[in-house]
Amino acid sequence: MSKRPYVVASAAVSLDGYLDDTSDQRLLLSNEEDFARVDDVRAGVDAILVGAGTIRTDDPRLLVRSGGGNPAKVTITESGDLDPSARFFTTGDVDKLVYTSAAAVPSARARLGPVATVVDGGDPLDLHRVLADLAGRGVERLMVEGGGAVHTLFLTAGVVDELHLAVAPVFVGEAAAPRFVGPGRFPPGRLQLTETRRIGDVVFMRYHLGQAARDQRRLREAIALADNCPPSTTFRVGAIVVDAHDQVLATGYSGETDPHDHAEEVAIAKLGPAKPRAATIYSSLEPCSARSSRPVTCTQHILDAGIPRVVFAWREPSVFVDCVGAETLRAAGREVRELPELAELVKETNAHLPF
Ligand SMILES: NC(=O)C1=CN([C@@H]2O[C@H](COP(=O)(O)OP(=O)(O)OC[C@H]3O[C@@H](n4cnc5c(N)ncnc54)[C@H](OP(=O)(O)O)[C@@H]3O)[C@@H](O)[C@H]2O)C=CC1
Ligand SMILES: Nc1c(N[C@@H]2O[C@H](COP(=O)(O)O)[C@@H](O)[C@H]2O)[nH]c(=O)[nH]c1=O
Repeated sequence: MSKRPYVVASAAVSLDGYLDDTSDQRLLLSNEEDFARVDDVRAGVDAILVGAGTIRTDDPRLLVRSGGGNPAKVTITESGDLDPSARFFTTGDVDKLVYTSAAAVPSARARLGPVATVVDGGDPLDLHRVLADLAGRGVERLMVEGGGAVHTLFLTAGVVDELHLAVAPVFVGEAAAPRFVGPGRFPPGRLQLTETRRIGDVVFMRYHLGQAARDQRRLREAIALADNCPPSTTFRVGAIVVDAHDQVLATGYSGETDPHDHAEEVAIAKLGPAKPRAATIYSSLEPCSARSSRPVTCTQHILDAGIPRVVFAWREPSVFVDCVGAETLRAAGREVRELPELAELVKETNAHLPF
């Protein structure tokens, strides 16, 4: 499967599941504080995508209001029928990418060529091709802000990693108003709810889907494993190795059998000579790349074991050494995912260290 960005889908909905009403005015479902939250999410991504329908209806700017750098702007359109004077194109000194179906490329280039890069998205437009193209342009995190057709497309294609929903305390009650999603074959089963937050009169909900949900769950387990570590003057770390089907192959924690043990080293040793293809190692801390306790670093153990995927929560702070585990693994072609939102949990287990 080709590489794609990590996708965060974000929407504000009414109590009855609408994104907007049918009036000419854009319906503000978020409150000020919630718009600030959305702004933070925008600031943390490489690109924001909305459908052509949202550009025509809302005329959004899609900029980060709090200042700093703006992400690129992206849209998809089957027709290519977009107005070059829309604020999507006229605001923000950032790349504007328009993905359209092959047949519409010439007319879209003629209309939008001066204000955007028009990209052939296939015939008909192929979402996986669009996402692979974005990844090729350096987009690692993509925020999808709607509208309903686009949320339906992304969710039914199974390419959403996180879903952010803000529920506003209003009813819309108009059958012709746009819904959050239309009918379709959505990811089966229950999504993993990873956060709920009251934001004034709005309720914010965050879900993880698919591999992102499994990563959240396993990394939390690895973090909890570190509670077993004996008292220590160094890092207390937990690690879990799973196979391609998310079955646990081995676990480890710092000091499990000897005070010098590192968590990843213990877990990998339990694998024996087997080189599990398509395995993932979860570690609460970035794998070490320099150590004084033993000659082989955990980064090297991971490379030697042929583990292709590494997920960790906390970048090693420079308490003992300057760690370059993540960079080294990436440079060696391993997939490395960092979930910094779980780092606070790891810090709690390591409160004995002066970081
Ligand atoms: N509350 C909230 O958080 C948000 C609310 N909204 C609201 O949502 C509404 C707009 O939603 P909606 O009308 O569903 O429009 P969308 O923004 O979802 O855009 C739909 C358009 O995207 C293009 N498109 C969709 N699927 C494909 C595909 N497979 N291939 C190529 N192009 C595709 C088409 O463009 P084309 O027609 O050019 O071919 C289609 O008409 C507005 O009322 C807006 O206010 C929007 C975002 C967030
Ligand atoms: N109405 C609404 C949202 N609408 C989204 O915000 C876009 C407007 O962006 P900008 O012009 O940059 O502020 C709009 O086109 C749509 O994608 N988002 C939310 O979180 N909450 C809301 O209530």
